[in-house]
This record gives sequence, C-alpha cells and structure tokens, in this order.
Amino acid sequence: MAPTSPVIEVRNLTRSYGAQPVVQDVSFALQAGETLVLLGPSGCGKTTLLRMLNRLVEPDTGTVHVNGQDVRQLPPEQLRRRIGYVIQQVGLLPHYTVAENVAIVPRLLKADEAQITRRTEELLTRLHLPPARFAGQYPHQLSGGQQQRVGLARALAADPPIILLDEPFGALDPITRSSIRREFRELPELRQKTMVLVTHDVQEAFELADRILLLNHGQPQQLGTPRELLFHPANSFVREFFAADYLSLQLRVLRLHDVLSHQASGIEKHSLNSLKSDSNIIPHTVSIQDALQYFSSISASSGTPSTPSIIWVQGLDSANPDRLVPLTYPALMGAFAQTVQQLQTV
Ligand SMILES: Nc1ncnc2c1ncn2[C@@H]1O[C@H](COP(=O)(O)OP(=O)(O)OP(=O)(O)O)[C@@H](O)[C@H]1O
Repeated sequence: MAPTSPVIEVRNLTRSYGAQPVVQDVSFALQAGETLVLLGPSGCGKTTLLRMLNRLVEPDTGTVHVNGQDVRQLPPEQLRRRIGYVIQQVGLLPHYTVAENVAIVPRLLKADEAQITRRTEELLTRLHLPPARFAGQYPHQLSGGQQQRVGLARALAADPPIILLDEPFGALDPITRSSIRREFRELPELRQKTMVLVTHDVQEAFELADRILLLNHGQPQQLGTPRELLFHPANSFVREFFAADYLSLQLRVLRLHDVLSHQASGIEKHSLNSLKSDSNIIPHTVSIQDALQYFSSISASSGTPSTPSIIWVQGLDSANPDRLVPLTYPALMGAFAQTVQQLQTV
C-alpha cells in the first residue's frame, strides 16, 4: 500500500533561548492516527518542541506542515480547529463551570449553541463525568483526575484531528495516573486522532506510543517504535536511558506470539471442555506482562499451588485460529528469555 501523506510533517526545527540551543534540527512525519511520544530527561526540549507544532513557540529555523499546509500560513481559528492541546496544569478557568470550560473552543469558533451542549454532554459522559452531576460544577469542586478529564474533554470539544498533550497525567498520583492512562488508551474518541504526547515517564511512553522520539539536550537520539529503541538502541545514551527499566519494558513490548510462534503442539478448542479448563483461554496478542499477571490471578484463585496452572493461547496458528496451545508459567519464562537473547544478538 502506498504511504498516505503525513498529517504532521516537521522539518529541521531548531530553537534557541539566548545562547542555549533547546531544540536542534528535529524532523519527523506522522501518519493519521499515529501517537508519537516525545521522551527525554527534564529540560531536553520536549515542551518547546511540542509548542512549536501549534505556534505557541516560533522556531528559529525549520517548518511544520499540517495536512500539507505550513502552520505559519494557517489563520489562528484554523489552527484551533485542527489541533487540540492538553497541558499538565490542566489550566481550567476557575470561574467557569465544567460545561463552560469544555465549550471554550467551540464558542470561539462560533459553533451552534445546541450543538455545543450536545457535544459537551457526550464528551463528559464518555469521560466518566456524568453531565447531570458535573456540568454545573466548578474546577475547585473536582479531584485532580476529574480536572484532568475535563482538560481532555476541552481539547476534544471541537473534534480536532490532532491532539498535543504535555505531561497530561503528570499532576496525578501513581495509582490514579495508571487508571486514567488505561481509560485514555481505550477511549474510542482518541482512536482516530493523531497525537503527540510529552512525558519523561518511560513506562508511560511504552504504554502509549506507536513511536518514540528520544531527545537529549534538544538533539534527537532515536526515532522508532518502542521495540526498536529497546532492542536496537542507536547509541549508548538510548541504551542507558532504558537500562533501569529494561526487564519491565521487555515484558511490556513482547507479546505471546513473539515468544511462542515456534510452538507446534496444541488442541482444538471444542475439545477443551472435556479438559475442564475452558475459562483459561487468552489471545496470542497479550503482552508477556499481562500473561504473567493472568498466571498469578489463576493460581491465587485456584488455591492449589502444587498443581502447575495451564493457560491456553489462542490465535498462534493463523491457518487454524481455534487451535489452542497450552502454556505453563515456566514454559513462558523460558520462551521469553530465549526470545530476548535472540533479539539482542540480531
Ligand atoms: N521561555 C523560555 N525562556 C528561556 N528559556 C526557556 C524558555 N522555555 C524553555 N526554556 C529552556 O529551554 C530548555 C528546555 O525546556 P523545555 O521546557 O522545552 O524542556 P522539557 O524537556 O519539556 O523539560 P521538563 O521535562 O522539565 O518539562 C530548558 O533549559 C528551559 O529552561
């Protein structure tokens, strides 16, 4: 299939503050629906780069094109229509209700009032903020997580095809952060969006990114999929940046079909009932991390730690999608270790 033209195309962006170069010669192109995470240590220029995409910061040199048009040529209301923006501090207006905050951009764009009300209610409902309870509340009456969701609803209100997010979960405690992140990932509203997200949290980057751009001192170190950065680091900075999280990132990026594809044994799904294990079927697409959690949950509920638990993996055999392959915890760990070793030596 021929590649379609990029939704965002950044060429040779550079920006300095005084004598300090903050973003140095960054280029990338994003296809529709792609999520790019800008990752790197504090002060490496992530926010400055993000803010150059919607002209909150002007580059010294280089260009940003959105759907083939130079953003410098787009009038401000066109930019607002095309690009939503979510920031860590949320930035809700304290004297506006939740509904009024969400409606800010559509009102600036002079959308129809009935349509704005409908859209606001729809978004609040999708983001688990029932309008009957939340629409009339003020930001100070909400928790941090609820405020964050209102900030996201506000960015989505005019239905822009592009969303920029600057540490959108940064102000939340780790537990709220991880559950909101999961909700965020599963939100149908965001599936079609092209997104650029800034974070310095490696786990967050790996959970949300299609591709990651890792920066250091404003210089791009590597642009690639999480798997490419982990198994084929471009330089020692990339390797060392992920070193502390190496095992957990491997468990997150590798999926059952990556480590089990060589397994030939298996049974037909219809014969499983006779084995009385029909509830322990998982698809081949789950991550190794999720599969390990599944093992812990079934051995905790079975109450018979001496019997090795078996799960059945479905979908490994594309010619026969109903075929199930049995898997034990030790077999999974063995296959995982072997795969990692192979990937590291390629
Ligand atoms: N308006 C400004 N004036 C002067 N220097 C600035 C300005 N904005 C950013 N900087 C400097 O540019 C560098 C990069 O800042 P930036 O906020 O882009 O980094 P970051 O990677 O997003 O950092 P963090 O993860 O800590 O938010 C920093 O050294 C910062 O002090």
